[in-house]
Amino acid sequence: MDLTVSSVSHRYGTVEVLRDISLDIPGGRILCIVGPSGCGKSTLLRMIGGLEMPSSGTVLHRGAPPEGCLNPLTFVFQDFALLPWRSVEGNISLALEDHPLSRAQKAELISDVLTRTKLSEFRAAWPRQLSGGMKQRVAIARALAVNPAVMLMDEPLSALDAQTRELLMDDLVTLWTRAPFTAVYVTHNLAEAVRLGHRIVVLSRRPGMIREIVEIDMPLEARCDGDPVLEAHKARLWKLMRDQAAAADMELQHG
Ligand SMILES: Nc1ncnc2c1ncn2[C@@H]1O[C@H](COP(=O)(O)OP(=O)(O)OP(=O)(O)O)[C@@H](O)[C@H]1O
Repeated sequence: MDLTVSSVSHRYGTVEVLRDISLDIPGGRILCIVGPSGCGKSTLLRMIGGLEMPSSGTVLHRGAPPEGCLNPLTFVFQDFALLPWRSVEGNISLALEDHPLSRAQKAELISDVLTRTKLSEFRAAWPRQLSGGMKQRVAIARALAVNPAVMLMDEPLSALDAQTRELLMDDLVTLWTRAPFTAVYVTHNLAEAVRLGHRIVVLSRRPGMIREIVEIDMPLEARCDGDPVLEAHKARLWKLMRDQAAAADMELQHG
């Protein structure tokens, strides 16, 4: 399934947040959205996911969702959004509850995503027993369990320390390489964007407008920290963002 964002603009009251955003989200690719604080990245993601309606413009879904898709669009949030009173398995099964699946089918889906996210040994653990990185793995497993057409990821690694972030980036690359999924991935971390993004959309400061769309051809599994091609992309992205980020920062500080 492909998504097309067409001339999306949005205001909250008198505040113009997004202006005339048009972009294609191709199936089986990871599209990253970067931009300075407050430029409307999360707002755009919520609109792509249908959680909010734009003031004008449309988000079109074209083509059928993948086979076995239970929810076309699922979110992965920065704060994991796990239910503390449910085990790892219980949190994942929550995503399957409203679907007409037999007990055996549910068990198979859960076992599959637990294996893919390296959580099999932790299926009975409680969220409070898990590190931040493990909690985010559970959230990713829960999102994958419904075999979504598009995974909408809002700063999924931002709450984690640098080493855990690296490990989870490796995990996401492995997951994608084994079974490519479509994702829209919001981040302000450019290292994540160049490591995970096939396409990177750079937004200006608020009102967020598209400044540039950067394509990175290198296969995800060939990308590694410090690679000169990726470093060059990162430097270019930072050049595009630096003045905007500084201006946005001043704006927030002065209200
Ligand atoms: N529900 C809302 N009502 C009013 N204003 C909102 C609402 N949601 C977001 N905003 C405002 O819209 C602007 C864009 O917010 P958004 O969270 O989309 O930006 P962002 O680029 O994701 O920011 P950050 O990088 O800091 O997370 C901000 O000024 C924010 O205060």
